[in-house]
Amino acid sequence: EAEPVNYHSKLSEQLANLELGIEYKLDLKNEDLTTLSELGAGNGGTVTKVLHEKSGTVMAKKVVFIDAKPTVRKQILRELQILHECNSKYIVSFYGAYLSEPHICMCMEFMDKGSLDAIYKKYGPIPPEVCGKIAVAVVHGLTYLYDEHRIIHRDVKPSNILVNGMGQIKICDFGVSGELINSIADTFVGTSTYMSPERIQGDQYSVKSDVWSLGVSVIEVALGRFPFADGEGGSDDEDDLPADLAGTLSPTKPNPHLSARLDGAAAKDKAKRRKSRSGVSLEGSSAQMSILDLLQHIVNEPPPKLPEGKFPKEMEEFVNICLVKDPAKRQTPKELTRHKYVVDSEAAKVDLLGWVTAMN
Ligand SMILES: COC(=O)c1c[nH]c2ncccc12
Ligand code: NA
Repeated sequence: EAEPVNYHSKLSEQLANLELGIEYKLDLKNEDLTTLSELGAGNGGTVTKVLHEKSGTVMAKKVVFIDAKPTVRKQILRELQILHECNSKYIVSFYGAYLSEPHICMCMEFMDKGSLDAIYKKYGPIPPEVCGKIAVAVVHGLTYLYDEHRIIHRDVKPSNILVNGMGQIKICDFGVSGELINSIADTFVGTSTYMSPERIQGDQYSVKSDVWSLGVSVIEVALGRFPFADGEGGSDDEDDLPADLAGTLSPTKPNPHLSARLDGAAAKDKAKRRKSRSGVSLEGSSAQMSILDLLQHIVNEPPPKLPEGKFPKEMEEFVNICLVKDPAKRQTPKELTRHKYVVDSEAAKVDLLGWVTAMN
């Protein structure tokens, strides 16, 4: 029978490799991972905190259910291996992925202070100087992903920007696998959307679409609320975009069905505005904008911006550049690495450790 594996020697060999800086890959599987706690659920999967016994590494494990043929899951697993090459201080590290039919499991660096949306919902708006460090991390992370790997994130939002106890800010959950993007694209968009106008309209979108999402995200964490919603976050289910419509939000040709729905929402929006101008209370108007109103608003209304004079000038300007509606006129992440707000924030001495330590 096979020689029993001496884990001690395996571990010390791996540690030796680590010291030598030699890349080594853990062959991850369910039986080696002990579940410690739930971390959250969202965009197509659930995330749990796990311990990889053999290496003593605490990890975040994301489990995604892929409703497709096993061949598609195997293709996704192959494409996820690219994550081993995505090495940047602004990108959550990847330890490996494996199949646990019919699920795909992805093990990543555990970020013990969690995501920006959980942080601002618990501790309130994030200080402007910390927002500067967030802009630095996301702009450089997006630039790295695009320049080194031609990867467009596709899902920049506060819940995908994570913080750890060392005050490091990193991005995660980017679209590295084409097959995974296709299989998830048919799920719900959810209630708040960070999608750029061009993406909502099914136009060709680019890395600049991530810049729009960053702008929305910075306003959200700076104000402590999603910038478009006039009510609380989260709308009732029937407002969620049905899967067939959400599917068109992936970069396919514009779907007349969606634009018809958007035009309908625009008409409703105008009617609402007319009635409210006449002072008549809007009977039956839900406080929470429905997802279709939201999509139509993003496409047809001026972009959101920070309230004048309450934030540093260059922060206001940075956000306004991110939220230029015409992608042709919007800057790329790389161009934004040279923006004054990013350059100054990178140099600024911000006590991120103090900020995260204050969070219990
Ligand atoms: C999609 O990846 C994640 O959600 C996470 C990756 N690392 C984490 N650490 C803490 C919480 C969530 C995560
Ligand atoms: Na996520």
